[in-house]
Amino acid sequence: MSGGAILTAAEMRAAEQALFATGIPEYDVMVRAGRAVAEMVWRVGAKRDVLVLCGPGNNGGDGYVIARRLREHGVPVRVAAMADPATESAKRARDDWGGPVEDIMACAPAHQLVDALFGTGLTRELDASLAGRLCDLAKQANHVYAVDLPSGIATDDGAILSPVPHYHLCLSLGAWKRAHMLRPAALCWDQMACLDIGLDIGMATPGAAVRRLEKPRLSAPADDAHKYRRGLVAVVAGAMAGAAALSAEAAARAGAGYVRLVGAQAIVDAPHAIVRVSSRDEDALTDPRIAALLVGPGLGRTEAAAQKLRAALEAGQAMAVDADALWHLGEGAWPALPPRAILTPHEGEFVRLFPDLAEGTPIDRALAAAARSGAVVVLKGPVSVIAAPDGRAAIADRAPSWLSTAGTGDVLAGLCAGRLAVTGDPFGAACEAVWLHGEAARRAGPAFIADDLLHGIGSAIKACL
Ligand SMILES: NC(=O)C1=CN([C@@H]2O[C@H](COP(=O)(O)OP(=O)(O)OC[C@H]3O[C@@H](n4cnc5c(N)ncnc54)[C@H](OP(=O)(O)O)[C@@H]3O)[C@@H](O)[C@H]2O)[C@@H](O)CC1
Ligand SMILES: Nc1ncnc2c1ncn2[C@@H]1O[C@H](COP(=O)(O)OP(=O)(O)O)[C@@H](O)[C@H]1O
Ligand SMILES: [K+]
Repeated sequence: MSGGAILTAAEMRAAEQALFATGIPEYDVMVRAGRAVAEMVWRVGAKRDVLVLCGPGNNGGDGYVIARRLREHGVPVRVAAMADPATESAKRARDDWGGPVEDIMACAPAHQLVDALFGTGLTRELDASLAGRLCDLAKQANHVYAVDLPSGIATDDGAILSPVPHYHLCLSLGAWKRAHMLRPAALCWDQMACLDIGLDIGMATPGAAVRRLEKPRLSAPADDAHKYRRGLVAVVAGAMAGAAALSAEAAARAGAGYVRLVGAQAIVDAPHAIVRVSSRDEDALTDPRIAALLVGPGLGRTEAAAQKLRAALEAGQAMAVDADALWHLGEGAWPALPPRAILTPHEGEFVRLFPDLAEGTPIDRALAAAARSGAVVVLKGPVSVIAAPDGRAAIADRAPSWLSTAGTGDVLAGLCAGRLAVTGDPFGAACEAVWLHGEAARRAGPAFIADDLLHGIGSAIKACL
């Protein structure tokens, strides 16, 4: 199975070729794909009538297989094509269908519509008349399915090349494609699923290092744990004390054994469990027991804030760097980041830090930034990308849009620092943090504020134990 890998069109073709090289004929894979889609259509729509739209390539070939399978289930099904099949497998699939093939521009609509016009082989926008016809037929259907991808979507960057209708279900074949994760494509359907067609995508498969973020497996503290072993986090406080307090509490709730707020005398409303220490304490940042530093939330953009960032970097500890600290790093010369660092920029902070990486997909941009900085980069947004310098990336595409409220980034930064202190692994920690953040948001329900997220972290962790 794909194990959550997210491939480009070329990577998908290579994975399919590897399967064919094991002796499995292309047509057999097409039959697996078509049957898997047909089972879903049958499960969702039962015996309501279906119109399958077939294109000239193997996506169209899948369509003929789908129609044949639905017919075997006793579903009233018709096929309409825009052109004759152009590949051997698609020709064979049409022959095996053997039923009538209507003209797409003249066919009647149906209760259910299956779009098997184009998949990963789409190279350009659809003719306006064909795109319009697809949208019309979809409007008249109650259930609309996309086979692999909606026809009109660019596989590798999720761009909409020509008008596409709204789909109820998008059924990816064999592995996720990048368009399944990226906006605007991923807003074109209500639900999506990835169907098994027998591809075995191991970590050696090109592209397999980019995966969909999955629920992490966490463990309870060891039997002999104590507060230092569980991880001491020092959060550098600055001008806006509330932001650091949010982060500190998130770090503690993420599992760190001990959280100190450094230089935060002004904070009166952080939990009593968070220990305030003075920034004048000699080892406030260099205490060897510190497992992770966090610098940035509420730090401020003054010279004094810059000095705090400098001191934190000079301490050489594993650290998470967020918000104003990222702003400072955007100009001037700074001590090197420590070997285990997590940067958590939103789009604006990212572009300031990496001005030449303003174009492209968030996946490629975050990977390039991680490779250059040597840090794990969490490029935050409606879809967040966690990228490691070694080329691994995890895509978080399911976070609730209610997260778009002030302070949620501070909570995420605290979660990153907390998990980093617990595990010592920046990529794993960032993945865990982003997952827990999204899960806490789901548990907080609608219209929460950042503070409410803190109370969802415990139950989000419980779900991962
Ligand atoms: N490989 C496999 O074993 C398996 C693949 N599978 C399935 O195959 C799909 C990929 O198949 P594919 O590579 O044949 O590409 P596909 O998306 O059908 O379209 C290519 C055709 O469309 C044409 N064309 C392109 N853009 C166009 C446009 N705007 N307007 C008009 N024409 C356009 C292009 O011709 P061109 O003019 O570009 O030369 C070509 O004829 C994949 O998504 C999955 O569903 C599964 O069956 C599992 C096994
Ligand atoms: N529309 C959205 N859908 C899902 N998540 C979002 C959306 N907008 C923002 N987020 C998430 O909310 C957090 C906001 O962080 P950030 O922009 O740093 O906010 P702040 O600085 O106010 O704390 C990030 O984790 C981001 O991924
Ligand atoms: K399609």
